[in-house]
Amino acid sequence: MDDLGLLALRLAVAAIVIWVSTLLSSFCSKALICILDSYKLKHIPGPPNNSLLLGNTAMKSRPDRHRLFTEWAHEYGPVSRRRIMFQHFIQVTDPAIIAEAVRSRELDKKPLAGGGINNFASPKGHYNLLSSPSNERWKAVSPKGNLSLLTSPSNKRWKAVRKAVATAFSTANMRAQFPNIRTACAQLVDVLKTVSADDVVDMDSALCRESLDVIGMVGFGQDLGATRSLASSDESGQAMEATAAAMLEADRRITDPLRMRKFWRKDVKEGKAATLCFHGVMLGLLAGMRRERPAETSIAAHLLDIKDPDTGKPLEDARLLPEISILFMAGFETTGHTAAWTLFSVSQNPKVEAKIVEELKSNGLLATPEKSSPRPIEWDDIPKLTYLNAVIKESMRMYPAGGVATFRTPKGTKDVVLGGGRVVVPPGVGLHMPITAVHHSKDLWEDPEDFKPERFFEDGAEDAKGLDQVNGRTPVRFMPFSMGGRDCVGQTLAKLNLATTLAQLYGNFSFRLADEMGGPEGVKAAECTSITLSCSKGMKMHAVPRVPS
Ligand code: HEM
Repeated sequence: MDDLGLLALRLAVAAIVIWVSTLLSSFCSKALICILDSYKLKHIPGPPNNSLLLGNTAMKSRPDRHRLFTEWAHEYGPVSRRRIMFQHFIQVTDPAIIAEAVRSRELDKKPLAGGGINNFASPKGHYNLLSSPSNERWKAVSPKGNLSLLTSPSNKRWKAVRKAVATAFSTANMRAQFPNIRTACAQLVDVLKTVSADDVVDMDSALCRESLDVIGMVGFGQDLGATRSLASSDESGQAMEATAAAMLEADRRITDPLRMRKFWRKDVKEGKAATLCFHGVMLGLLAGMRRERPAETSIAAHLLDIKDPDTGKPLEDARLLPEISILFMAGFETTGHTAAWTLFSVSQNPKVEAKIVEELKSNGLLATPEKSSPRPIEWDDIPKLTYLNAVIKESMRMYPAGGVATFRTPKGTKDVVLGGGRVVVPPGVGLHMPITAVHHSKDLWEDPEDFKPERFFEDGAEDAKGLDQVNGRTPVRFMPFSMGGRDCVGQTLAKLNLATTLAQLYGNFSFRLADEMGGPEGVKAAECTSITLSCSKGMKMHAVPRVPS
């Protein structure tokens, strides 16, 4: 070997040594912090580790992990702990501590799922409304899913985006956009009218499509055609396929942080392609917004008016894209699955369906032999449908689509004390407040596994009774949209869409669970938490017309 070769070899060996020692020192410092945290949290009960190194990491791949959090709450109480590799979590299901935590200025949203979510939302992997912490400079996520140093103060931008989007979802804007919601729902009714009662329809997929179209129309003034493509297999359906496939890929990246490194695998390549296709659909929407200014009441108009706090100029395309994408991601499956869980729950409770029918009939919204198409639903009808609204609440209690949210972590370097010392969260430790476990708590709800919409007619039905007030408010036990400054910004649209869609569906059809679902046991066994809670078999049903044609 000549001198040059020898030098190259030495340099290569030195690079490897530096790389390995950097890895080792990072591993050792993480392990040390983890051991210290273990010591600090040792008094908190929790499930035994599945393995010394990995802790309880195995739970991440369990599709029923929402149920697991509930079981842990029953077994270890309202405050428990677990470890995912080097990361400790404190699980809290006590409503008073949750109420304090979600409003605490010392805690911030934990950017847990950053890589998967951020790379789903844009090719540059920028933070967005859902994934960004509110108050802190944090680390930005590079396109490859690696953590790299922060490039801009995302906190200021988060505040500007949240304010604009919250205004877009105001009641006044939703009222102005109501005809669009009704049109998207009516498209679904029309599609179902073309199907025979003997045919099986995946109502979960159909309702996700409808929710996607609602966001497209209400938010961006564009019909993405996801619902229509159920009837005609035209290309417009690609919006739905692209969004669903990209979300699946995001979930896979969240559960497997090393996924992006497995570039040789076919499913990883397909996932990347799906994400690219989704970005293409979103870029198409963005181009449309730039070409022609959408209605002032739309989300798009509000996004275009945001001034970047760093530059004082409107947000660039690279910053708008993740915000647009995240609205679809956060809004379409959550709403679609919730509607599908409602159809399932009602199909198992004929008395509940009879009461919905009665309510729709008394409001002129039911198909009858005399009038086979009921009158179109109006904005003023929504608050009158009190029973249907209680049914929707009860299905969100039993099947909260975002049921594995909410996470926080100390934003500073000091321990955060909650509940008068009942919980002490050390810096770096995650505080997890799983909504499903709160909604299924035997301490908070009578017969939590029974579907009883009537419970929402009781006085203070949403309150956690018997608990002391926190900051002058009674803590709540019903929180499908989370709480505090990081609650669901799109909940007005979600509630409106659910009530409008379900009223129009039940006004025209009754829904029966298809045999292939294996009855309620089959549905329960297939409950699946990926980013949202759904049934892994879809929700195959027969749509039986109220008035046979
Ligand atoms: C039934 C339907 C829905 C449910 C159950 C739901 C639930 C939730 C929950 C639990 C969170 C908190 C997540 C967390 O803590 O990480 C959240 C946040 C969010 N939701 Fe929804 N959501 C629904 C519909 C929608 C819709 C229709 C949109 C918009 C089109 C939307 C947009 C968002 C956004 C942008 C956030 C992040 C807000 C922030 O962090 O500031 N959601 N949602």
